[in-house]
Amino acid sequence: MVNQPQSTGLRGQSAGSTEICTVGKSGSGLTYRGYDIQTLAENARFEEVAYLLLKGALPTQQQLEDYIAQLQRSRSLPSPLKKVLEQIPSDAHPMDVLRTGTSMLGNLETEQRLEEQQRHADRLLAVTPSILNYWYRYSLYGERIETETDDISVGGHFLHLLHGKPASDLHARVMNVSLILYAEHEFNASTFTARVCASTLSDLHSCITGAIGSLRGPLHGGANEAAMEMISRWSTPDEAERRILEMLERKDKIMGFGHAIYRESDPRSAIIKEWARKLADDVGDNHLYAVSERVDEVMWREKTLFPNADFYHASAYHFMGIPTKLFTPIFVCSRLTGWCAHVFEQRGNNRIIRPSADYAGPERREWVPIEQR
Ligand SMILES: CC(=O)SCCNC(=O)CCNC(=O)[C@H](O)C(C)(C)COP(=O)(O)OP(=O)(O)OC[C@H]1O[C@@H](n2cnc3c(N)ncnc32)[C@H](O)[C@@H]1OP(=O)(O)O
Ligand SMILES: O=C([O-])CC(=O)C(=O)O
Repeated sequence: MVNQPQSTGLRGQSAGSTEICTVGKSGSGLTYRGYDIQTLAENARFEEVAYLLLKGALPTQQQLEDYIAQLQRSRSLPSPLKKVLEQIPSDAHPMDVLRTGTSMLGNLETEQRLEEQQRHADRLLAVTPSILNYWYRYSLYGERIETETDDISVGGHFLHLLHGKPASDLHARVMNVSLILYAEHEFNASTFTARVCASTLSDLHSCITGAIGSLRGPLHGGANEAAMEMISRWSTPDEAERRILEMLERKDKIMGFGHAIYRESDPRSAIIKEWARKLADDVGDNHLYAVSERVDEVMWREKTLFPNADFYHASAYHFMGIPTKLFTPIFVCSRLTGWCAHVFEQRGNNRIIRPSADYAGPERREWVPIEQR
């Protein structure tokens, strides 16, 4: 590499307009189609938020009931997809399973016309927990589970498939909040991936498959798993403090902290933190929540860095008995709504996304025949 200027990651540049979401407008705010995240997390069902994002307005009671019933009816997996899932080894990463599952579904239920986009988005929302849990239970225990349940909520349904029994009210409530918090976040890396793909007039499954690949990395959605791996190594807050200071000294990245847009705080963190605390009490946790809080304090004291949406999700999911490698896939089950809404928006006012680059390579030079190199 010759004279490569430091990468800006396109920070601070507008890459288009959107009516779906604002992030960090007043330093820490977050709204979905004008509704504040705190209000949504306190009052809404995730299915209501999905409807808002995908269809543009909050549903009436009847529309919500119809939508929930539609999602409930769309949870079954086609046999060829089950066969593909059964081939994937148990040590695969579940994000790779979702990537393959989404891609395979696109072969079986191909989007043919633009007018079908809503139907395909709703189907993806309904079926993703089935893809994940069918593979998980089959690859680990050899069970071919029934993926249709009576659960009304996506979150309750997810936990039911995972644990083989209906979720407690507390767990279903926390999942509901978590799915709302993760649903949408403007032009983040995975959503931008989906929009770039949509801008070539590609199909919805390709857009979502690409977005899953972008979300997987530890600098984005993968941070909730990385944060869990980190905090689970420490048994006391004092040990956590010592290790974090060592990591900062080595200039390691602390997963679950910092944000590309927010400057003061991530509004999702305080909400999920409170639920993590309630879950810690519920399970009688005697160290993990305290370790998390100490990491939070030290990061603020040493670096003025705050926890992002991923950090307290780690302990919250752990307290609900969710295996760490399913954390980021749950993010997918939620963010699908934001991704699809952005694909629709891109398609509604499209021009192929094709930025320029500042060339930093060598000047023009003479071709050297291979025998002279
Ligand atoms: C749902 C989500 O996707 S939220 C994000 C999840 N990702 C993570 O939690 C991974 C850890 N965090 C990070 O890597 C980063 O904070 C990102 C990727 C989220 C944002 O990256 P950037 O926009 O480049 O960060 P930003 O410009 O604010 O960084 C400022 C400084 O803080 C440092 N910094 C930022 N985050 C962290 C962190 N988590 N740990 C240690 N240092 C950090 C940067 O290295 C940089 O230092 P420098 O100026 O000496 O190079
Ligand atoms: O906005 C971002 O860059 C990352 C993020 O928090 C999200 O996608 O939820």
